[in-house]
Amino acid sequence: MTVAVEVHELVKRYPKSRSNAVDGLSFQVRAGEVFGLLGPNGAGKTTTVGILTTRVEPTGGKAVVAGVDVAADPVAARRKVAVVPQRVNLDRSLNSRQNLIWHATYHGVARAERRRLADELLERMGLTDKAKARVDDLSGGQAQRLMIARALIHKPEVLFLDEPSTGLDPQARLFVHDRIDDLRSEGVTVVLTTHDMDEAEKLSDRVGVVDHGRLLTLDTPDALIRSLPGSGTVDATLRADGYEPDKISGLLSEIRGVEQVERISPDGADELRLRLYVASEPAGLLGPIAQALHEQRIPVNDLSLGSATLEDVFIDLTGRELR
Ligand SMILES: Nc1ncnc2c1ncn2[C@@H]1O[C@H](COP(=O)(O)OP(=O)(O)OP(=O)(O)O)[C@@H](O)[C@H]1O
Repeated sequence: MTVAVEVHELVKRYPKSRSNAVDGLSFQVRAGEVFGLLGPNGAGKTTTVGILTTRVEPTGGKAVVAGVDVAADPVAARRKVAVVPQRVNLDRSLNSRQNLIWHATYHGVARAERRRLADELLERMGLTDKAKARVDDLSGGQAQRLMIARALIHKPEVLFLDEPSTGLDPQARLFVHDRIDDLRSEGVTVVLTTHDMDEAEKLSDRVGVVDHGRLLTLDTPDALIRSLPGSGTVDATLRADGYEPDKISGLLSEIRGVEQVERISPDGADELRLRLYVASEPAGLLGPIAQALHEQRIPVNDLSLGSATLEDVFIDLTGRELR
């Protein structure tokens, strides 16, 4: 196995901060895989990507991309990686095509090659008709695609995408997802950070879940889901005013076939939403669940079936909902 990214005991503490944004993080990304770094806001994902792309200086530990230690040789590292940041940072004084050509020039791409590459990437990103458009006239999705084109212009070995589809409409999001799949087929290593479980599950070969700057778990989405106590779920939405949530959870967890009960509604919400992880066919448990609630005179607004997802892995690890 060739390792494309190696992070070892990485630490970042920002000045005046009381805690570490990245707190002893270790993981490896294999060459050619799409690796999802998943975690809630503030987990340390952007900081980690910042270190790996030489924009943030680490406090401790080691970060290596494509065989280059980023702290020891940032110039060499920058040639091997590219990043698509969360915020649009295109040059607003240039049009789309000029943005790409300028970037190619910066990376030392030969003059004849620059235009050809720019046009090829514009076409690949569905932006040929926007070649002469000013950055300010691009939609959010178009700007995102232009930033991906720009990132690819020096043929990086590792591409970092920071929250690639935040703020995009569903169509633009799907387009970006398809391009990420294309990159995987071409053998480009992709590291994407996201707090979107569906995105991570759909795109990533393997996922590392981080919170508070630490790695909670790392595996393929399937293996993570299989590691859960139950594979099916029943969501119970209850009008719980006057009832003790913990007591209701306790009551439901005693039902045969229910492996675990997690509360997924926030404190103080009008409705209490509980997710029951079940080992057997979830439909067969609807009757016993409804019966148990009815006997305690707890009003039920909804009972619905589901199968476990990556979101459930996160809830299982941290006991709270991500979004
Ligand atoms: N430049 C900075 N100076 C001080 N603190 C920072 C700075 N950048 C990030 N932090 C803090 O470091 C922690 C990790 O932030 P980071 O942006 O890496 O998380 P994230 O997982 O990428 O979250 P998000 O998805 O919201 O960007 C947070 O507590 C954040 O407030």
